[in-house]
Amino acid sequence: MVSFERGYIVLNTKYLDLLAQKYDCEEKVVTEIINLEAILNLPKGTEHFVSDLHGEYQAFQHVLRNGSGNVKEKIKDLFKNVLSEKEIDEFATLVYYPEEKLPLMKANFRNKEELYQWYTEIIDRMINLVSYASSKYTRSKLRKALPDQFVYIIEELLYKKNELANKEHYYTKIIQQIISLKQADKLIIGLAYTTQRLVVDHLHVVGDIYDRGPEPDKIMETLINYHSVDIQWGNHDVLWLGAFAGSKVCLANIIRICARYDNLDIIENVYGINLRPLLNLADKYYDDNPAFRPKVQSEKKLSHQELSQITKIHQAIAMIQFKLEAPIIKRRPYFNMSERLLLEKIDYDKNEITIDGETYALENSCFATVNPLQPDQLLEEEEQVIEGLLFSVQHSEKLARHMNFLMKKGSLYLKYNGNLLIHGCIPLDEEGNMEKMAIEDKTYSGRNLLDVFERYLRHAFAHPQETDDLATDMIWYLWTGEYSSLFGKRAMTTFERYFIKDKKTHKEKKNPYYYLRENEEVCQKILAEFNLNPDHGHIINGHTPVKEIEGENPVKANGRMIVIDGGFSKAYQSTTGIAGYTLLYNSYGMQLVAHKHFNSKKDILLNGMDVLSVKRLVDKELERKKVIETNVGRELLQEISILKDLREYRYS
Ligand SMILES: O=P(O)(O)OC[C@H]1O[C@](O)(COP(=O)(O)O)[C@@H](O)[C@@H]1O
Ligand SMILES: [Mn+2]
Repeated sequence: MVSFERGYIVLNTKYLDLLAQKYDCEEKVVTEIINLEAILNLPKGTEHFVSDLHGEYQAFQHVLRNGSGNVKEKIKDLFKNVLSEKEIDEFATLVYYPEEKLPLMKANFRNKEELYQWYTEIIDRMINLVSYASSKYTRSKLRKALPDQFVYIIEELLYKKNELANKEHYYTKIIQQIISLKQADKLIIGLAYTTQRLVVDHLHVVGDIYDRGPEPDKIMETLINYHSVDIQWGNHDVLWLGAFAGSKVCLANIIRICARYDNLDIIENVYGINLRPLLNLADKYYDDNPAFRPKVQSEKKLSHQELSQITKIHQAIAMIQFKLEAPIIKRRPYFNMSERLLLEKIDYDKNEITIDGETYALENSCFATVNPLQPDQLLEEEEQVIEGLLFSVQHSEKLARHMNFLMKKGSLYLKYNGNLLIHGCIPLDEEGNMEKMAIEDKTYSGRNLLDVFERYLRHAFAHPQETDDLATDMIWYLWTGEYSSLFGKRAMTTFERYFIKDKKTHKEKKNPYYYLRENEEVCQKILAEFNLNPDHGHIINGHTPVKEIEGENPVKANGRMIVIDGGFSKAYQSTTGIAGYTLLYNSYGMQLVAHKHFNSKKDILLNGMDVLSVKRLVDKELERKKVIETNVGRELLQEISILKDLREYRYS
């Protein structure tokens, strides 16, 4: 076979022949090269970072639809001298929620003439906005963002608008036609979504889509339909992946957390998993128990019976979880978790437990299914329940779709445009060295440790029928192990939080990373470990709520470290004092956005009350950054080089 060599790229001619089917004449190759070269010189697209969504779909939708304030900023740039603040708010709301806002706005008009006049203005305004928001994209990219049915018309409007004065008549005529053909609403809706899409080029979700909040599945659907996204798994996301990959202990955890937050609907109705056998077991062995009543969200009212059912299920699944932990801890000594064999430390007669030499009374205990001689042994009924649940979970089509997407777009960490994105931490010792972990007969640390974690996770996911192998156990380790880059604490004190009053036993000691990350040198060392430029890169973390209320700064280590978990999760907003951070990285630099509080969608629609976002500049580019300097740019350069090879090989 002949090989064609150019520079250091050796390309198989077969590959070029195949490519020639797509580029079947020289003009096509040349056009594509020119197109790609042009893209390289455009300003870099806007990246949008969010994290710790925790099932809060409505709040996430709002942030996504307003591009963390980007949409309104563009509207202000264009119209601040012609529209009042109220009109700007109204127009912005129309762009965020066009289907809902349109009827509300249209209701204000007394007759057809007024309405037509308004349509004409709004469509013109929308066209201006799309034109402005697309100024840093090629026409071809803009075309892809336009609503299919209106591509031709919108392009006519966009490109004819400012050409010549005599085109003005033509422009107005098109708009009038659209209105009289009753297409105005559809067009406005399409243009609104185009704007939303244009203000953010790429979305990063830095972990924890699942748990605590009510609608993680809807977040997943949104992400599946989003134009460009990647995900860095959070500890809660791997818990769901673990359950799907065959880990029964991960499965018990997800059900326990859903019960705790009154979200069993997600399991039962959304993912179609039958909880009846678990409920029967729960009914047989458990009663009311204050420690296991769900943390009810204020707007929901549970009947006495519902409350009682959830409380029982919560206990049943928590006890199954504690029992399932023990054999893993025993068969994986290098997980270093023997201190978590708590069921063995209980004196069942005295209802006491001894931890670290100190004895505590147990309260709210519910050990009816525990055999004190073999505390980790599941009852046959418990075994059947968990087996049945695992079968249902692994056969839920919707869950399969969501988990496959999480695998496809997700990873444990990501290097992107010079930054390191990771949900939790890089496990460090107190001196700031990468913590070492021995797994079987090998030792790993830093980037290698994370890579090996990810390999195990992917292996387990590819072998869902294996439930007790190292790869599957390792996913649980990622949820709760000392050196997990997603957990970052010595141990998870779930048992103590349910059964022991003394709060000192509830404390979860954080990895030294969490105070060392304030230090610039430590962050630089981590960036270097990942082959990133320590003077320009940033580490972007989620996972630990930033307590702005106590004066904590999300930007640390002289700007090298940015923590964007401000707490979308309602359960945490009282401790953080805000409702989430997001980060924007455009061609001018990085901006952190603090979302003061999320109004309900209804409030936004009726009163135009928007999220109060305060922007803080994190990093300013000295010169406007271009696509050529980005990850995408590097890929385009490779494509250009291949196309040049094709041209030389085939057409010269
Ligand atoms: O508030 P809850 O439901 O008790 O959850 C607390 C548990 O959640 C964790 O904080 C993990 O969840 P996060 O990743 O959201 O922090 C554990 O460390 C802790 O034990
Ligand atoms: Mn987390």
